[in-house]
Amino acid sequence: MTGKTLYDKIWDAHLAHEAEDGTCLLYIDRHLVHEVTSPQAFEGLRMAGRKVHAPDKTIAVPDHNVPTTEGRDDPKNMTEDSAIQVAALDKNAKDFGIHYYPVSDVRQGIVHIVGPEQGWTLPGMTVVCGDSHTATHGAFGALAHGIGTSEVEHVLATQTLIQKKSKNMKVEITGKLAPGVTAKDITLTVIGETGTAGGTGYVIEYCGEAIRDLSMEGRMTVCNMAIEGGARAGIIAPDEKTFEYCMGRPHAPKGAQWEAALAWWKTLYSDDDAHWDKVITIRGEDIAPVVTWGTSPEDVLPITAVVPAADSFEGGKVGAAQRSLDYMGLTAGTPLNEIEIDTVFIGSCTNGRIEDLRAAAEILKGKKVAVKRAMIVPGSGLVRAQAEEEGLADIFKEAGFEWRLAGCSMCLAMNPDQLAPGERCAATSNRNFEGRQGRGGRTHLMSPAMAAAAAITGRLTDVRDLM
Ligand SMILES: CC(C)[C@H](C(=O)O)[C@@H](O)C(=O)O
Ligand code: SF4
Repeated sequence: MTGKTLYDKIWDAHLAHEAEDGTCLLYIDRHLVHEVTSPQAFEGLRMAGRKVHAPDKTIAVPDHNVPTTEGRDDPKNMTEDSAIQVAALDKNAKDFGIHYYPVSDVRQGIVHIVGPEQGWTLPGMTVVCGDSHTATHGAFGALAHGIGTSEVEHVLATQTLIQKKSKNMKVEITGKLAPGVTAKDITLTVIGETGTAGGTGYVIEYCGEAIRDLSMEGRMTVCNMAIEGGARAGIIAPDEKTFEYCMGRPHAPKGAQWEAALAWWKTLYSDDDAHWDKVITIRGEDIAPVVTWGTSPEDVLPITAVVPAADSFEGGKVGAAQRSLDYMGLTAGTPLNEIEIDTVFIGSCTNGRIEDLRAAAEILKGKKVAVKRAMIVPGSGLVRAQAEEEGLADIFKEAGFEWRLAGCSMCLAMNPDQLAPGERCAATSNRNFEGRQGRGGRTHLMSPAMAAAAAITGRLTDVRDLM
């Protein structure tokens, strides 16, 4: 018998039933809920006269629609659609008795930042949310992925999910990262290499020395974008850093329960003789600070490169590249570090954690922004409070950044923080699709340090030039 991967182990531990055609019923440990994908699911329960099966394992927080400026609890400061969604979550959380962090609560924030912060996300768990970036929680050695609204209803009603097992893929990042290279550069480089469909049908386990060396924050950044590479989920084996991060969190186990949990968590790694359906290896030393130039997360290049020509691609990609270049208003051959930007957005569930803010502050200290608009949006109220305590907020404000309240903000155009048509943005989020940050807006994805560097020079910039 061959050994098991980490994914196999978590899967087996949660398998409630397997039908003959391979369709399985998985037990779900944590169900995270936000205001966009849950209203119809709760309505379904109401109509069927059902309760939430495990309200204690169900955690809700509004994040996508909420404004990030003061006075945001006033519905007048939201569009009608946004106000309806947030009000529905308020009511559903109350009616169904689930854990809830409303905008008035300092613990409110982006659902994928709040879950780990509060100790809801723990190693070996199954974690789902009606949101594709649920992959973030895989950083803890949890099997975590997005689900659709009908599945949200299914999980609310039964605490189980119907699934088919994915294949196992290993992405190994060997060696050390060079100075100026971060978790974001790792995850973008992987997608640049494998493409947005490279992970389709797989759960990716990220491993290797460069992954081990990352903090928990960095590991969350890597797993966050597994979905952009097409994977069902991304996962990283838990280790001492993971355990240390979890210990003492409000909803982490305590005392004897902690010891028992730890004993099981220590078995959560892929066996040496486990079977991998696909393996990718990248040398950490070969990874450069990168930016995206197009409208797909796979359109990644080192900052030292030039805008590619559409005909340097093959087959159907030629047309797609041309369309990207037209939308982005870019000309082939332009050095990436000469592209001028209007706006900088630092935040999102990819890069809205304290370490991301520290990395940006290190570059911004004592400098002034050279762009029209620059904003930093902490991923949660607690990240915001911590950044204020550490003096980071002062550095940002002195540099000319707006210092906002927690939410998804300019990561996607569902709230007042949006790009105007043609506006070009250096962003630390995870999607650069057409219109993602506002109709006609142009997004370049990068790390927080790179976004901070761009803010200072007013163009895409190699952060290593400022170090
Ligand atoms: C609104 C939500 C369903 C969506 C997702 O699933 O990812 C959003 O969070 C995003 O990042 O595009
Ligand atoms: S921050 Fe962006 S990617 Fe993350 S959940 Fe919000 S909208 Fe989705």
